[in-house]
Amino acid sequence: NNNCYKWSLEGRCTNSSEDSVRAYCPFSCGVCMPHSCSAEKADEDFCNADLESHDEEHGGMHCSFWHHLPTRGRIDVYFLHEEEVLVGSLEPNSVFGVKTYEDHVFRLRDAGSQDLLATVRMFRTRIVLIIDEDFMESLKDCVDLPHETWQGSCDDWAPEGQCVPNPGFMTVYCSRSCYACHLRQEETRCTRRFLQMNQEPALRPGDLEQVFRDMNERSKKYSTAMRVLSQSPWIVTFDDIISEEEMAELLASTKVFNQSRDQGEANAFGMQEGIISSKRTSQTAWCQDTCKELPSYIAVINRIAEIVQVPSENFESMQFLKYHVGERYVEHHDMNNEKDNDFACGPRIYTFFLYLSDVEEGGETHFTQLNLSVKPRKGSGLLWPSVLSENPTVQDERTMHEAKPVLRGMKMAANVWVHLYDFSTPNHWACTGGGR
Ligand SMILES: O=C(O)CCC(=O)C(=O)O
Ligand SMILES: [Fe+2]
Repeated sequence: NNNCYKWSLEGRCTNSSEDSVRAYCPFSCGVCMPHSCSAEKADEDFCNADLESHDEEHGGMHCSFWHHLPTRGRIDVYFLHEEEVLVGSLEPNSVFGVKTYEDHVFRLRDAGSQDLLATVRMFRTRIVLIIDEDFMESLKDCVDLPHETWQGSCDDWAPEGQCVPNPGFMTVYCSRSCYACHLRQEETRCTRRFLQMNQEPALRPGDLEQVFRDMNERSKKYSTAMRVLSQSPWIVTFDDIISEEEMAELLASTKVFNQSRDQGEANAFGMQEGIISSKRTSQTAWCQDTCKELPSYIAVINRIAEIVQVPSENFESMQFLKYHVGERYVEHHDMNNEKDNDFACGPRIYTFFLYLSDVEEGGETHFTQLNLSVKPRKGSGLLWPSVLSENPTVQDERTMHEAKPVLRGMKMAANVWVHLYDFSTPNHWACTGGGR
């Protein structure tokens, strides 16, 4: 609707009695993420604010891809307010700064032909976009990346529409095909602001202590017994926290186990590849797709969420583990290091470990600094924190642990890792390292 921009300036997007303005004008009302529409894409749904660009299923609007600027010549920058006002020119390799606020819209035109190259809308209060060398650099030399472990092709996947429902992988590997070159850099794509995460941390200083103190009461309806193995740091077990039927359903859904991997080096855009590691000789399977829709999965996750008092958005997907005789995981910590605080999801704050089998001999979870070993018992859970109560961004070094080699029998288990902030949103955007 041609009036959208005008209506948005009149404040009608936020007028609660005028829901239709937001519905018809998602772009002008800032429901969409920042994006632009190059001239050649101007007819696409997401460039035209209308109901068709409204994608309920994925939690709102998806208009999140800026387009690769198809020129390297001088670009004129116009501020768009009723009329276009020229505010500056961007010479190749020059720096041009423009201070801008929420709802400002700019047009970028080729200085010679005056062809429209891009329309850029600012969102959120006081975002300052500096169109400078770094910005232009991020658009330059942008190609789709080869990806060894992936059989598909950007040429097929982008036209099929994968850029929108699968923005993380597609932005990193198919940035050119998805017109997402400016989002390749982790510093741009992975901030809480860009991801529209304004979530509070799950723990404030001191909360962790209280969470464990009240835990017995909360767990009663799910577990036949909570046992406190240590209070400093807190380490507790729960008997019969998961039922036979639930274990059977979960394990039946995960037939394909692979050699366990550790996180390798991240590529230039923040995506890590898993590497086979001698530290971890077990097999791993992630609960994905249909597994995550299973009633038992949902029930177990909600149960853990209530016990630890953290919303399930903060959880990684359940990771199943299988250890044969001789297999183990050497001493490590589940929070990698202080750098985990730089991720939008923050560090892992808890591990809720589920034993899905008994083990005839060996296979204990051993807290190496505490001289404490936990014997696997089918259906039970083991919970420990990775961070300090007084400062939930700091690793609690006392919860270093290892999985002792299985000596007889087989060990089946599962990790549920809980983060300080929402994990699902940044994970969707390939902002959690990718190899986890
Ligand atoms: O298998 C175990 O007992 C512990 C596994 C573990 O520490 C992990 O997967 O991070
Ligand atoms: Fe661990």
